[in-house]
Amino acid sequence: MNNLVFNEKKKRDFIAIGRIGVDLNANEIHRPMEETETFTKYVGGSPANISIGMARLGMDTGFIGKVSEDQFGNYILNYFEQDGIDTSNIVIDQEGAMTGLAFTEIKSPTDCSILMYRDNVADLKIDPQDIDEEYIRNSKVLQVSGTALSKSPSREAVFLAIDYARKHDTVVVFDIDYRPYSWRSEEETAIYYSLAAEKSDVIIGSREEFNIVESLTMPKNENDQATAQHWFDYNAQIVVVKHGKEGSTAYTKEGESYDIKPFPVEVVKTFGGGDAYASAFIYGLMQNWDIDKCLEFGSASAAMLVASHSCSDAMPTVEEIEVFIKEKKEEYGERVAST
Ligand SMILES: Nc1ncnc2c1ncn2[C@@H]1O[C@H](COP(=O)(O)OP(=O)(O)OP(=O)(O)O)[C@@H](O)[C@H]1O
Ligand SMILES: O=C(O)C[C@@H](O)[C@H](O)C(=O)CO
Repeated sequence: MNNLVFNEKKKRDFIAIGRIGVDLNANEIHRPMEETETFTKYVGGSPANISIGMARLGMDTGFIGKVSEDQFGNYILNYFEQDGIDTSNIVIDQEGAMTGLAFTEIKSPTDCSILMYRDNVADLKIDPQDIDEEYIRNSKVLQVSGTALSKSPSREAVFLAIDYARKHDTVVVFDIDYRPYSWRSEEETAIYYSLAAEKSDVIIGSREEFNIVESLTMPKNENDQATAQHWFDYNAQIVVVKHGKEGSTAYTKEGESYDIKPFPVEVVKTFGGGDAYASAFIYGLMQNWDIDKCLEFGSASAAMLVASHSCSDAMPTVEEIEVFIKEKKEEYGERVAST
């Protein structure tokens, strides 16, 4: 078991707030973008991917966000509805804002990049007046992705959503989700990320992301335990530090820590693992699993995603993750993901 308490009287399991975009993933992989000729279109945006992941895992999922009044906005809403994700709190922009595009370059299984087109993007125009207190009150979890803090009025809308969540016993999960192109400076990033992290029950991020969040409040720190303790001194109950293909560690406020290695897979692209990881890890917490089982589930889902061409489309079901883990243990032994 874990020590997080989810209010079972709430009708919805999970809502996220923030970025929904469109991924255009290169079909001609292992070559630079300049030589790419065709792309496959997927729904994208880290919090959108995490929400799709939660819905695929059978959780009652909703979303708070803003999309463009065009074919891409329609595409996103249709995709969410096909996955059973509630879209009642997704606003359609009326002022010509655009849906962000993420062009991905897959030069090799270890050398990938994302070219972001996010000028005048709708998701950062979500406004405090679009935040419904009852919608948040009725959800067990509110998941916040850090990029939504990069510009007003999205920034203020997110902090209002977090305050509603804390007022109504809704668990706040903060996925740091640092995307440099969204910010003017690391100092600005640290100010708003640390304000959000201080209010969060679960914080998930890479070592590099935590270094940025903590840069104004902690001396240069590479110590995961010190990072975890820093946030336990605020409201955090669980802190997860990810180290890419080196694995990840979860820390609990009770002083426990659990390491896990990635599952071995043939990697297609380096990104997307974090979103699958977050959805499957949060799913495990909500099943009241032990932390090590939550880590295994998250790590397995993440491995499945880095072995796939897409992010959203490839988000797996519970059964698919269970089969993946079973097959990897049969092939590599029971301790395949153990450190
Ligand atoms: N090469 C790999 N093989 C297997 N699993 C991997 C690999 N790389 C990453 N993962 C899994 O994905 C998890 C998250 O990866 P990473 O630390 O890169 O997160 P991230 O940068 O937030 O991901 P994203 O690109 O989705 O934002 C890792 O903790 C690991 O479990
Ligand atoms: O998060 C983004 O905006 C890019 C995503 O759409 C992309 O799928 C990815 O990098 C997943 O983390």
